[in-house]
Amino acid sequence: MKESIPIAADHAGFELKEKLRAALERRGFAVDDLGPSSDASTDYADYAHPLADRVSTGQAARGILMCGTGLGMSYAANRHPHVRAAVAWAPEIAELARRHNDANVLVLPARFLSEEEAEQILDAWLATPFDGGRHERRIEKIETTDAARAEEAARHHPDHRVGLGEQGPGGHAHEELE
Ligand SMILES: O=C(CO)[C@H](O)[C@H](O)COP(=O)(O)O
Repeated sequence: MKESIPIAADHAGFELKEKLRAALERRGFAVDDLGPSSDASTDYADYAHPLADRVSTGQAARGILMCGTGLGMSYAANRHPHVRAAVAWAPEIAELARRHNDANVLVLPARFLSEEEAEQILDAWLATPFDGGRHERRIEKIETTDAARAEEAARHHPDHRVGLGEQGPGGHAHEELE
C-alpha cells in the first residue's frame, strides 16, 4: 500500500504545496492535502495543528508543512507530543534533521526556496534514515525533561497552573486554570 503523507501550508506556502503534492505523487506517495485550497491570506497554526495531530497520534508517520519562513509552522507543530518538526533550507539540513533528530515533520520556508531547491530538500528528507545510537538518548530527553519540568512546576505551585489563555506583555500566558 502507498504511504500517505499529509501536507499543509498557509498562503505563503500554497504555491509550493501544489508543486510538492505533484512531486510526491510522481514519487509514488499518496498525498493527504490538508489545505488550504487557495492562496488567500490565512493563519499557519490553523493548518499546522491538524497535520501535527496526525503525526502525534500515529495516524501518519511523517508530514510536510510550508509557510513563508517555516518558523510559525514549526512553532505550532512542535507543541504536539512526539512531533519533531524541522525547518530545512538545504538538503544537508534535511539529511541531518533525519540522521540526528529523527525529524518526522519537514517544514519548508517557501518564500526562500525555488521549486528545485525544495524538491532536493524533500528528497533528502524522504530518503534519509535515523542514525539512532547517541541521538536516541538525546531525543528521549526532549520529552522526559519536558515531563519532569512540568512535574516540578506542579510540585512548587500546586494551585497555580498556567495555561493557554490571555497573553500578557511579551506573549506570556497569565490565565490561571481551575
Ligand atoms: O512565514 C510565516 C510564518 O512563519 C507566514 O507565512 C508569514 O508570516 C505570512 O506573512 P504575511 O501575512 O505578511 O503574508
